[in-house]
Amino acid sequence: MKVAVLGAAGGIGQALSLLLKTQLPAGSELSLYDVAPVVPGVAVDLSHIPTDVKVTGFGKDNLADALIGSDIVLIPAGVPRKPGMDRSDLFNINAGIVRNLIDAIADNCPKACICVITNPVNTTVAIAAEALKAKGVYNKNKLFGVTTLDVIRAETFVGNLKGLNPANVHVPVIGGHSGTTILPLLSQVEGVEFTAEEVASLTTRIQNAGTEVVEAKAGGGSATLSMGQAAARFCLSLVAAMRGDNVVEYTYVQTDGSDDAAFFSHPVRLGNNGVEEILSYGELSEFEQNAKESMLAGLRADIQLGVEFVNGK
Ligand SMILES: NC(=O)c1ccc[n+]([C@@H]2O[C@H](COP(=O)([O-])OP(=O)(O)OC[C@H]3O[C@@H](n4cnc5c(N)ncnc54)[C@H](O)[C@@H]3O)[C@@H](O)[C@H]2O)c1
Ligand SMILES: O=C(O)C[C@H](O)C(=O)O
Repeated sequence: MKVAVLGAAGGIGQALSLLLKTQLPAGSELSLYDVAPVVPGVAVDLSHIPTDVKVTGFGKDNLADALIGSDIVLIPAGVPRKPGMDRSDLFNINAGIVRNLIDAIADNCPKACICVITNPVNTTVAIAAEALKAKGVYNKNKLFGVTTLDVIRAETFVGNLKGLNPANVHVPVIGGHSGTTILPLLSQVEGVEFTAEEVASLTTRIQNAGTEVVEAKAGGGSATLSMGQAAARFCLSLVAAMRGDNVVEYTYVQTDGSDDAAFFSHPVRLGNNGVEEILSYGELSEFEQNAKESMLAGLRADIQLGVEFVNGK
């Protein structure tokens, strides 16, 4: 198993690479790429941890070498938010970064599963899909927007509110990854009752949790450690599924024939070839149904922006 992390010297990239160095199966390879000159040093640093995972760093002129032979490529490359910004304000810089990295993936490891972390995820995943189509190598089953952070936050906040161990709480989160497009399905949390006020305030907190971190970091960036954990969980689930385990994760994928949006986070059964089956997210409460209806136009517009970025208007 070869896993490449693009943007590996950044806040997410370093946390994620550390978790993968310690948790990937023995015999795996971890390929770290970044335009920042520190990346070979990050790789040497990690290589001193005694696990059977080989780590190699690649600088800005060696993207092809970083990618060749990769089974999974994780993309946390790009700029993070500062207070007062929305994720969509990152589009101007991050759209081009994602496009270029995807072009290189298409040229060097077109069969890899691609996990996009770079914001705005609602749009960058659509950019990735269109860029792969333009190269003639798009496989909708192998492209994922990583929305696992919304799930782990929801589990933490519900656990804390109800006095439960968050590790034992499961909260579905569907939709996209920004503001009201993030839709936690609190009506489906097993064994827990919420008042209407709790549902409203928890939903808002989960939707604004990224901003909570951005404001707390006061100009120093956005979530990196919790995102590193979330991305590692998603990547390790994909690795387990590729080795035959039955694994379901919520992730932002192309949804053919859906009435929702062309990309939408669903429960997805993962397998050897990426998406094995997109599962139904089940019945929604009236509150969730209304929240979904009101956010769909915004999510579709975010996706359209990505389509037009690659193909023109
Ligand atoms: N999907 C999510 O849930 C989620 C959560 C948190 C952050 N994010 C997003 O992840 C991205 C990265 O966040 P961060 O905090 O790690 O930022 P960061 O600034 O700490 O790190 C980004 C890294 O990307 C590198 N980079 C920039 N351009 C590159 C390129 N063309 N090729 C390779 N590397 C490149 C930089 O050198 C840097 O090391 C941001 O867009 C952020 O909004 C997404
Ligand atoms: O909020 C951000 O800008 C980063 C990330 O999308 C998050 O949810 O923490």
